[in-house]
Amino acid sequence: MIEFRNISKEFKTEAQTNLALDRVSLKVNQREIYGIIGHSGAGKSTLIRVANLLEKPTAGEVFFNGEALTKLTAEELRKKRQDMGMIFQGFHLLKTATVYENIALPLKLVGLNALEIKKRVHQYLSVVGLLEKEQAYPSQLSGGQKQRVAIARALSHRPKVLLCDEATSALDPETTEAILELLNQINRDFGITILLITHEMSVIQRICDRVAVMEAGKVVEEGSLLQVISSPKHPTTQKFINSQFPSGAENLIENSLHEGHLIVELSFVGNVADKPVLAEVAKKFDVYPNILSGNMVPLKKDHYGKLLVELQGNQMETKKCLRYLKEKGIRTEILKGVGSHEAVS
Ligand SMILES: Nc1ncnc2c1ncn2[C@@H]1O[C@H](COP(=O)(O)OP(=O)(O)OP(=O)(O)O)[C@@H](O)[C@H]1O
Repeated sequence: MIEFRNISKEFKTEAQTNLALDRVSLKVNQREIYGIIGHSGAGKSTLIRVANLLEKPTAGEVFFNGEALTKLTAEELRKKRQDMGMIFQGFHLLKTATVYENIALPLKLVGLNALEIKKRVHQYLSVVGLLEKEQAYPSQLSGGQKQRVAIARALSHRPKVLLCDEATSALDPETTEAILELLNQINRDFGITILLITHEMSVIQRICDRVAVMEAGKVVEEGSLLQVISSPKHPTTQKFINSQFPSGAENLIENSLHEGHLIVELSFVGNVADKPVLAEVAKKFDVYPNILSGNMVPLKKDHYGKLLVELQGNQMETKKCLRYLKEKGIRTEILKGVGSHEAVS
């Protein structure tokens, strides 16, 4: 649906040239929620602005439904942009206009009649749950409510894609959760494709189907959420994922390691409570698993969890146990072993 093909973007100032995007290629499929994550300066904002050519790439091409956007005339591009709604961290509402007017004015600009405008304003205020606020001014709304108005405004043009530029970064965790759920619902109910950028892994985990990780203008890792989260390859991806889990494992490891034992990190998708694998392990093998710490984070359709476990047993039995866990789809990483277990992997 959206394809970035070899996109580069240079910003030239008198003093220097900034390469904000360095040969970025990505495909966003219809109806998916695609998240781009990266630290400040990675190039996320520049890339999302290239999607609707608010930013023109220095090199490369961006396609929307197979059409090369840079080849369009100004008029064709203006029309095409109506298929791409956008929401921002700072909401971008007109302060001196009511909620109703904030949504109605852009519809008037594209030539809709008063009756149709009224119908759409009410329809989409109802979708975002703010019908009763239509005569309020933005200053009378909370951050979450302002973002809902911005979402209603974007939806009122009946776009095929919603571009979300750090849409929840200015909101508290509870409001963030509500806005993410609303985006999920919009994706599900209207089939609208969503491309979002964020610096928060929790946002990616909560709603995205696929994810790209950016650093210094490049995409360093890309794939389905489950793929990326369960076997992150790039150190930046690993750091983003680890940020979701409490630290302090080093202390636990130091304090609990006994001669001949292994400390293993188990990562899994799904609820381990449904699959009592550690109890099975204890039964099947002559190994005693001792849980040191554990944490679960919710994903769009599932949970992702990590357990830090001390395995007590001889080398042969521990090896069999690790093989068994792998067969069950659990990723195992030996963090520390002593004595004869140093060689087990
Ligand atoms: N208009 C501009 N002029 C010059 N340099 C720019 C301009 N816009 C962005 N840059 C530079 O391009 C690089 C990428 O910036 P960009 O805003 O896309 O990153 P980002 O990942 O969105 O960061 P943030 O989360 O802080 O917004 C940065 O080095 C930035 O300084």
